[in-house]
Amino acid sequence: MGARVIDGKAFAADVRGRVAEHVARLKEEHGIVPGLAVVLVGEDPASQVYVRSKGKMTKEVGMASFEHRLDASVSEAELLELVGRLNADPAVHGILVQLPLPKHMSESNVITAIDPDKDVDGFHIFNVGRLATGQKAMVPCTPLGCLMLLRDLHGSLSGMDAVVIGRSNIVGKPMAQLLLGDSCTVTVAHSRTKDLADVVRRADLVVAAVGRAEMVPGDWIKPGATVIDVGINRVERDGKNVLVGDVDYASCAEVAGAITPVPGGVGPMTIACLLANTLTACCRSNGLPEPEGLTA
Ligand SMILES: NC(=O)C1=CN([C@@H]2O[C@H](COP(=O)(O)OP(=O)(O)OC[C@H]3O[C@@H](n4cnc5c(N)ncnc54)[C@H](OP(=O)(O)O)[C@@H]3O)[C@@H](O)[C@H]2O)C=CC1
Ligand SMILES: Nc1nc(=O)c2c([nH]1)NC[C@@H]1CN(c3ccc(C(=O)N[C@@H](CCC(=O)O)C(=O)O)cc3)C=[N+]21
Repeated sequence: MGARVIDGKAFAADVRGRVAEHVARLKEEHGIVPGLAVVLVGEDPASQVYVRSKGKMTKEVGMASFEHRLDASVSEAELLELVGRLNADPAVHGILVQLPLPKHMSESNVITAIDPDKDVDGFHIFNVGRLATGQKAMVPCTPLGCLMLLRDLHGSLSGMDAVVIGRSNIVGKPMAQLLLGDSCTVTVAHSRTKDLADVVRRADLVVAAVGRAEMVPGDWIKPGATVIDVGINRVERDGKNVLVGDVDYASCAEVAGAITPVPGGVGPMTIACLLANTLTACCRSNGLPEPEGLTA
């Protein structure tokens, strides 16, 4: 028996549909249009693809999209000045500064400059602290997308053994916080973990966010476990450039109960959750009820 394939692309389209309905209602009943500003510094081609697709989907759900492209040589002070203007702009409810930033800038300085209530990435230390203490936060889009897929599949996650591989601030750590919030027993593994295979074999839920192509083989997976593959790795296969995840899909799909593919799994959920977060930020800033089922 092969694993059930979790269709993140279809689920993301459903999320965007629910966002679009809520946006239409905001417009009709309150004359409010949620706005998302995306800031891209430099010319990284992969980042440009994401920014373009974010802009397109933002407009598709009826939101206003503001794109700011800055030269890679821009100073940190100039970027901070732009962030200040977006913070003050009432038409902007969400601000995303695409990472990584050029090396001459401090990412933490830039993220800290964003109004935490407009921080739709959930990277500001206020939101990190709010999430960690169980307060209303803006939650990072990729882990939020993974959580939505897991809740949809399992209903309650209470009591499940979850292993998150990776401890980055943007994926691993917030993912662990969210799973803890849903009452999983959470283990966070990383590059210094001893006997990673044994750790992963205990898991009912495996979230792989490592950045190493096809690192997790099927014989690490407990039969029937759910595998969420966050990895986006570009590799050459038969002379072609293809995307693969952090798990070895073919062998894991033989053992797992359910698995996300790459592409078409977590990636599309990230963008859908960015739009959901922008809607949530807009509702909160206007004192209106939040969308249901689109927050943690
Ligand atoms: N689908 C999506 O929307 C998104 C996908 N991604 C993808 O997710 C992946 C992870 O991203 P990100 O969290 O930013 O990556 P980082 O490089 O910031 O973090 C990687 C983590 O993996 C750990 N790690 C590295 N090697 C090993 C190993 N051999 N065994 C166990 N753990 C290891 C590192 O450990 P240590 O801390 O000890 O160094 C680190 O904690 C990437 O492929 C990225 O492209 C990222 C964001 C969004
Ligand atoms: N401030 C900030 N916030 C981010 O959320 C952020 C960022 N910076 N920097 C880069 C990473 C990466 N990221 C992805 C989003 C969507 C897909 C996605 O939709 N992937 C498609 C495939 C796309 C393709 O074919 O290239 C899929 O998996 O099906 C992937 C990766 C967001 N990131």
